[in-house]
Amino acid sequence: MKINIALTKGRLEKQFLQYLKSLGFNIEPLENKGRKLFVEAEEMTFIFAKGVDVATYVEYGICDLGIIGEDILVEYQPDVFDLLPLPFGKCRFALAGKKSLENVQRKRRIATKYPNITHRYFRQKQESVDIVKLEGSVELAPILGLADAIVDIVETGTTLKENGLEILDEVQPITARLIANRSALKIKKSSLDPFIKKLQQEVIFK
Ligand SMILES: Nc1ncnc2c1ncn2[C@@H]1O[C@H](COP(=O)(O)OP(=O)(O)OP(=O)(O)O)[C@@H](O)[C@H]1O
Ligand SMILES: O=P(O)(O)OC[C@H]1O[C@H](OP(=O)(O)OP(=O)(O)O)[C@H](O)[C@@H]1O
Repeated sequence: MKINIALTKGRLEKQFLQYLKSLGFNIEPLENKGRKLFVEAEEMTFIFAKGVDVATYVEYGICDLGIIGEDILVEYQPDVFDLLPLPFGKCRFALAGKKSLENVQRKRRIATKYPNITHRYFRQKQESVDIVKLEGSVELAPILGLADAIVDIVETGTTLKENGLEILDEVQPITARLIANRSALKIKKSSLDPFIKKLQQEVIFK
């Protein structure tokens, strides 16, 4: 049976394709796909979507497998099977801002693309904060006075540095993950297992 796999467009897509190539897969049809969002390859069908939609396609069983950032899994908690970590997409969640605003004597306002993670983080710290949801360029918020700090993804730290912000606390590490539809794991076991095992071995022995 053919496998359907949903890939997160953008950074993770590129890194996953390089990873597949390093495992000896022929990724030529994917490299030359142009603006196509759906590509039929020999043993697999690939779809390309935003991370949160990858989770939806897998949860609903439209796709058997998905490549997704752990940030999406912890923020949206979709009902999928989290199979294994992959050796790319490594970054982390951090609380960041200006040191001068770290200890303000009032309720802090925190800007983020990830309100659930932020809410859980501050609940654990037993600090009550107001959360402002943004969709991107979150680093602008403390610079322009919209927020006292941010909770966002940090990889190299360049975006923080170039905008005069620093890490105030590490929240949690993130990596790309291979997820699966729960029923597909049983129904398509014989088709999925060899592919999953191939990725798994590489993760273990890397
Ligand atoms: N700077 C980064 N370094 C490494 N991985 C990152 C970084 N930013 C995001 N990621 C990971 O890559 C995934 C996809 O991020 P990407 O920025 O390509 O898409 P996005 O978050 O949907 O943003 P956009 O709305 O710009 O498309 C994220 O879910 C996260 O796991
Ligand atoms: O530590 P760095 O290597 O600088 O990477 C971190 C940046 O990358 C992501 O943003 P992205 O480029 O996805 O843009 P966005 O702000 O529109 O989400 C993230 O939200 C940070 O802004």
